[in-house]
Amino acid sequence: MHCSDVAIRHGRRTVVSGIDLSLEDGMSAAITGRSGSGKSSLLSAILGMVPIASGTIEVDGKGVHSLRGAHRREYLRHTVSVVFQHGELLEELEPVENVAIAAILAGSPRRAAFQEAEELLEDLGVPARGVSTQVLSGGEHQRVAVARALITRPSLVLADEPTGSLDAEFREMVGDLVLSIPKRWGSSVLIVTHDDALARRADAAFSLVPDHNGVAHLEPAP
Ligand SMILES: Nc1ncnc2c1ncn2[C@@H]1O[C@H](COP(=O)(O)OP(=O)(O)OP(=O)(O)O)[C@@H](O)[C@H]1O
Repeated sequence: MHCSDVAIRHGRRTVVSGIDLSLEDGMSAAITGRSGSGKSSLLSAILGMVPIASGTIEVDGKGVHSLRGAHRREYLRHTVSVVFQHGELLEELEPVENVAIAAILAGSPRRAAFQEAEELLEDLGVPARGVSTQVLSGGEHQRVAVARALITRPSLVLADEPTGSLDAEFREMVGDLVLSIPKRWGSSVLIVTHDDALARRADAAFSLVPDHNGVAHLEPAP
């Protein structure tokens, strides 16, 4: 993933500018920064959900913001996936259904999707069936979210505050899991977090720092 001289505007306000960020295959990187500095905006731009005012964002050699139609769907279903702060699971479905659904939407046959989902959940130590997603612990919940992000074997996993909703007892475990994604599953990982300890454990750590105009720039984390 390569961001080159990226600027993002919301309305007339420039939130981030001059962002150069490269994440090689199979590596992890983290971005910290105070609330409102533009971390989620940058992740959304990499996802292609937020337009960029200038610069380019390339994932797997393709310009994210020039993808249209089937190419854009392919990008969102196969190339990139997201782990959200609160997991964003469908509470009325079992864990295995929450995970398999991502593969089914990406075109996998139903049977293969469920088998793969069960294997991933077993690998991650979360019950796949017979339990409502609603009663999972915070740590289990986020592990299901990670499994759902991995089932399509994306090149890039974007993790937006993956440990932000967790108690201390689960924070380290889920942080370890997210950081282990490149070695265990081969996807690269970009984490946005307020957790400096988590950020320091990534292969590279950056901080979004606003200048005197309130426009944030990316700097190596202190
Ligand atoms: N869709 C939008 N329209 C207008 N302003 C927005 C929009 N999305 C975000 N902003 C503003 O852009 C700035 C950056 O927001 P963003 O959510 O990217 O920051 P953040 O660093 O992720 O913050 P936090 O750590 O609190 O999640 C904020 O001032 C926010 O209010």
